[in-house]
Amino acid sequence: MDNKQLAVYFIAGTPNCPKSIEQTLEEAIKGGITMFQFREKGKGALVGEAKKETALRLQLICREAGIPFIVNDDIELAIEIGADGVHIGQEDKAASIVRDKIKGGIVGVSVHTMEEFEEAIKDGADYVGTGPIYATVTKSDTRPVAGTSLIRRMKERYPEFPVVGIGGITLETAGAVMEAGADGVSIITAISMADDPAEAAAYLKKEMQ
Ligand SMILES: Nc1nc(C(F)(F)F)ncc1COP(=O)(O)OP(=O)(O)O
Ligand SMILES: [Mg+2]
Repeated sequence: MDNKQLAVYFIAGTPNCPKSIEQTLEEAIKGGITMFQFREKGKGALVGEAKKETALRLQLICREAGIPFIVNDDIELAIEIGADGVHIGQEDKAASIVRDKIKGGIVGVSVHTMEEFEEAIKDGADYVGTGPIYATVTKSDTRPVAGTSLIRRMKERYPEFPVVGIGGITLETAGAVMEAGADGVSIITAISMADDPAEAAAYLKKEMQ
């Protein structure tokens, strides 16, 4: 995959969006996000048919905008609707199994150490997300806050492999994550809870250029 696709990687589920998630995604796309991950988790998250129908609507919005539509964790849903890819964590199915199931799709893996990073590469991951870079309230079960040092080490070791930072990244701190060598930033709250998600996305896009 093209590393630039990770530049402004918006992640959201219905619990993260005060407005409708469709409206929030459309505004974020207007602002210039480069990739979207549907992460339907947390209090009040949709399940079953409702989750699938929302995923299909969001996928259509991404298709029309020409940006990749990624599903978090739910490999079966991703395959069922023909998503562009999946993102899995260390606690989810092994990347090697997902790689086989998702054939030509994009497989993203969360990594927190160089060992996990090297294993993800061996398993055929197309990109990795590493963090939490800063403290975050969006995800309660995170590893300790990592800062940007691991991104630097990962890029020193594998300069070409696509790496995106995640966790508590704001408009004020996105520049530091890019300066550390990341190909992009993954953002939930700074876009989904912004008064103007399009403006927040546009600011981040400029920061990442
Ligand atoms: N969802 C994510 N997306 C990324 C991405 F690289 F896309 F930015 N990196 C990391 C995560 C965290 O993934 P995971 O560890 O499975 O936890 P959760 O399923 O709660 O999100
Ligand atoms: Mg997961």
